[in-house]
Amino acid sequence: MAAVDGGEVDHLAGERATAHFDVDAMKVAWAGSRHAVEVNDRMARLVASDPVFRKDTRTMLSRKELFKDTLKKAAHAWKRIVELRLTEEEANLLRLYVDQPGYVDLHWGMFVPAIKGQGTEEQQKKWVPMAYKFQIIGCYAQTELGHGSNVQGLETTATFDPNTDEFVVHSPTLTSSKWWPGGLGKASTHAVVYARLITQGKDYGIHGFIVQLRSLDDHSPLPGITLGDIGGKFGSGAYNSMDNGVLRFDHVRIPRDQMLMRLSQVTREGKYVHSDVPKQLLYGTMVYVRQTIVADASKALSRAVCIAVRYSAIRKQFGSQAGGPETQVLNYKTQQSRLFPLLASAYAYRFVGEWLKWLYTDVMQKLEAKDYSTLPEAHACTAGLKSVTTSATADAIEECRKLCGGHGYLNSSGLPELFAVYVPACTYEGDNVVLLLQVARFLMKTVSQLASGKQPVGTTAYMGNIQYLMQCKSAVNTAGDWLNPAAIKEVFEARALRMAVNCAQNISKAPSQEEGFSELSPDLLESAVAHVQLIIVTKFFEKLQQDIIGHGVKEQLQNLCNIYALFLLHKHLGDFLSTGCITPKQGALANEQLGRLYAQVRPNAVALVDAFDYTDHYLSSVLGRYDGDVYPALYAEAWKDPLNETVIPDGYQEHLRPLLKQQLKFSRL
Ligand SMILES: CCCCCCCCCCCCCCCC(=O)SCCNC(=O)CCNC(=O)[C@H](O)C(C)(C)COP(=O)(O)OP(=O)(O)OC[C@H]1O[C@@H](n2cnc3c(N)ncnc32)[C@H](O)[C@@H]1OP(=O)(O)O
Ligand SMILES: Cc1cc2nc3c(=O)[nH]c(=O)nc-3n(C[C@H](O)[C@H](O)[C@H](O)COP(=O)(O)OP(=O)(O)OC[C@H]3O[C@@H](n4cnc5c(N)ncnc54)[C@H](O)[C@@H]3O)c2cc1C
Repeated sequence: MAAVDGGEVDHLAGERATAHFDVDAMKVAWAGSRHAVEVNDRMARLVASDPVFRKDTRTMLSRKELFKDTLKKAAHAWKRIVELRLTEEEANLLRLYVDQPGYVDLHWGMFVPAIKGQGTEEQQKKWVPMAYKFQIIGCYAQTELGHGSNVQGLETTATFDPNTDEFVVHSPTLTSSKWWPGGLGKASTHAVVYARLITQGKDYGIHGFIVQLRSLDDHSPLPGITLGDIGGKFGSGAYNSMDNGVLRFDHVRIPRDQMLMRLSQVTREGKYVHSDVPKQLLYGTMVYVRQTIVADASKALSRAVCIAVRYSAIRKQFGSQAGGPETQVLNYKTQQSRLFPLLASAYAYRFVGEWLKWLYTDVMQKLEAKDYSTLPEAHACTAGLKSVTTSATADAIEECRKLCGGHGYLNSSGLPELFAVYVPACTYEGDNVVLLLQVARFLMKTVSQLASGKQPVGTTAYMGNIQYLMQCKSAVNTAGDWLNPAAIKEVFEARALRMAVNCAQNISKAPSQEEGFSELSPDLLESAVAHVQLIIVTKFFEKLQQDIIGHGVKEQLQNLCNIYALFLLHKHLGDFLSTGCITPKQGALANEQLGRLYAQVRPNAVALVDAFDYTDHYLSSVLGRYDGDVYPALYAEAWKDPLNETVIPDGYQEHLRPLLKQQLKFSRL
């Protein structure tokens, strides 16, 4: 550890030398394949080397300047994508590394998927090519001023007029104004609008419609349409690059064929026809996006952790007795116990995100073959994982800020902006509490079906083992026993099942199922979290069963997996004890084992964040620099602040000088 205790600006080189594994092989494990490493690296460097994509002064821009800068970057990114003939995979990565939220996120992330998922083949043929060439820009206009979570409560209407073969889209109340859609405020020309379909005097509930909002000639709003931006949001810079918008319709007419008609249709005569697919497919775009948000969670978390680990290896405080070297803060056990579980979580979310992508693809293939049986599980998994990973990531970014002490609070650390950009992920695409209640509903249904002998499958298959899991007792005897995956899995399964069964039993005592569910909802949330954490732990173990190549890589991942699981066990000890899954002694042994695991991670910590393979441009943090040369960078960054453009500040003559020169004295002085 001599190099670790160095003190030179190349300190991180010493840290890298202590790693016990092949970092390049870990990059492959993290990215998913050698090809993924290569293409990520190429796109990240392409962005980093292009001056248009600079973002070091972003937090100093006014809202208007920031928005214009976002338009410039989006247009430039598109130009590069076309010039270089990038593939879809490369283009997506290029946009990711540009790292500035903007209308393109919603255009590619929701507008195009909504048309692909809910439009007929004919509609896709008409609209998708225009969207792919950016001849139109689209957004996803679902949420209204009065309702976001309760989608069935939306008020915008689309009333069919058989005389003209058109729908009349209208906002009947103030609360029916569309409110929040990203890209709507200033950029979009079109939207997929969710509205109540009314035909032949009957309200058929929410359906999607493609509506043109702005002229393709001069970008002015079309007749009957009022729209704009909803105003500044949390944090400087950050998500303010996005034009979240407001939109009202005053009897706007659209052709009948702009209703997205894959799931249900309205005929020329105005007859409503629903095909034999489940109604829930209307929510398909949300399932798709939630799945991508889980992958984003590992990105955001790994960024924050990379910054905090590198800086903690550079930062020194205390410990210099008799003039000796001070201690790197990364060597403090408290720093390790706060930071290493977050490092482990970043890997855990990466792998569960990979699995969720697979699940989503599998479900889509089944849907194509008209097999809808896995849809409820896809909904529960995407909703639950979106909720758990985004909540934990938002908390973790803030924890990383604190782990960086005072300097973490500077914009130049990159952490305040990352937090401000990331934290709405707990709300958008489904409030995290509302989504966990969906998971709980799925769990209660699964538990109630156990009595009828129906064998649960997929991520609830463990519930089929109810006889054993309701009464088993953990056999852990020593701290080392907690390294056995079977021991960990058993207690996580028992905890999740017992919590779900407890809830189901308590609900059954209520006057009605609905009342019981409402009364028990705080417990149901915890039960849902336990189930989702089990999924994450299980998928990490399954990842370890795969062919993992490279010196020492598997061992590091095993340590991280154990840290992730035992950290959760420690954090939720109350659950494990109150359900009788473990004894207090076993809980203490888990904590003891955690401490040992942290010690094993310590010499590998910097290399483990290097394996994320982030450029300094993407990290945009003086604290997280690859070379660890933090102090000169911090110092230089301060002088870039507009406040330092002049030695004497604006306002001195009007407000400071008169104050300092004042003749008036308080009478009592
Ligand atoms: C470093 C990186 C940083 C990155 C950082 C920058 C990124 C930059 C890009 C950001 C991009 C942001 C983009 C935000 C974009 C929006 O936020 S778009 C708006 C999203 N809105 C929502 O998510 C609303 C949330 N609400 C809902 O999803 C639903 O309405 C609810 C809560 C599920 C309730 O649905 P409901 O139909 O009223 O009620 P419910 O009776 O509960 O459900 C009926 C049945 O449908 C089922 N069901 C419900 N939902 C579904 C579903 N989705 N699928 C299948 N079945 C379902 C239920 O399970 C139930 O089934 P059964 O039990 O009857 O069998
Ligand atoms: C940055 C950002 C971008 C967005 N982008 C888009 C977009 O592009 N398109 C779009 O259509 N929308 C967008 N949205 C809207 C977003 O999807 C909604 O804000 C989100 O779904 C939450 O709905 P809400 O605002 O109605 O919250 P509410 O439901 O009003 O939540 C308020 C509180 O009530 C609680 N609550 C609500 N219902 C229940 C319940 N049944 N049980 C218990 N507690 C409950 C919630 O937990 C929360 O604490 C965006 C939002 C943000 C913040």
